Amino acid sequence: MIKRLTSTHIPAPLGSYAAATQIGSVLFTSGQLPLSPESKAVPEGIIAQTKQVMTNLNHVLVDNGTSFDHVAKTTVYINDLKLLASFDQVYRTYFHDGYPARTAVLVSELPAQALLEVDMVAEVPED
Ligand SMILES: C=C(N)C(=O)O
Repeated sequence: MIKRLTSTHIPAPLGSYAAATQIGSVLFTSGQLPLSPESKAVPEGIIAQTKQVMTNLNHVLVDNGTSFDHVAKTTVYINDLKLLASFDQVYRTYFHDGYPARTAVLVSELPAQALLEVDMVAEVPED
């Protein structure tokens, strides 16, 4: 059975998707954009946008029984590969027990004119 998950701490989806889905103990987040939940604004610059994306993803994970410690795979969609090093400096600070597998994909454009979008696959540990 597929569970469709949400979080009250992130912006509402911009389209026809759940914040995350879960099959068994595996949770798949949708791509999170750097939208502030309060203002729906996108902050300026790759550092602030990465922090907002990771904050939103943390809410999706924690509100649904998991955390960054249980992330197996991430995909980052970024619109300029020159930003990848700055993204990585921020991204790495969220992982304390080794890094997940990751794929970086260069894209020409993202919703809300964001610089990046990130999705994750995580294990939901048993209680
Ligand atoms: C923002 C998205 N995750 C989407 O449009 O699919």
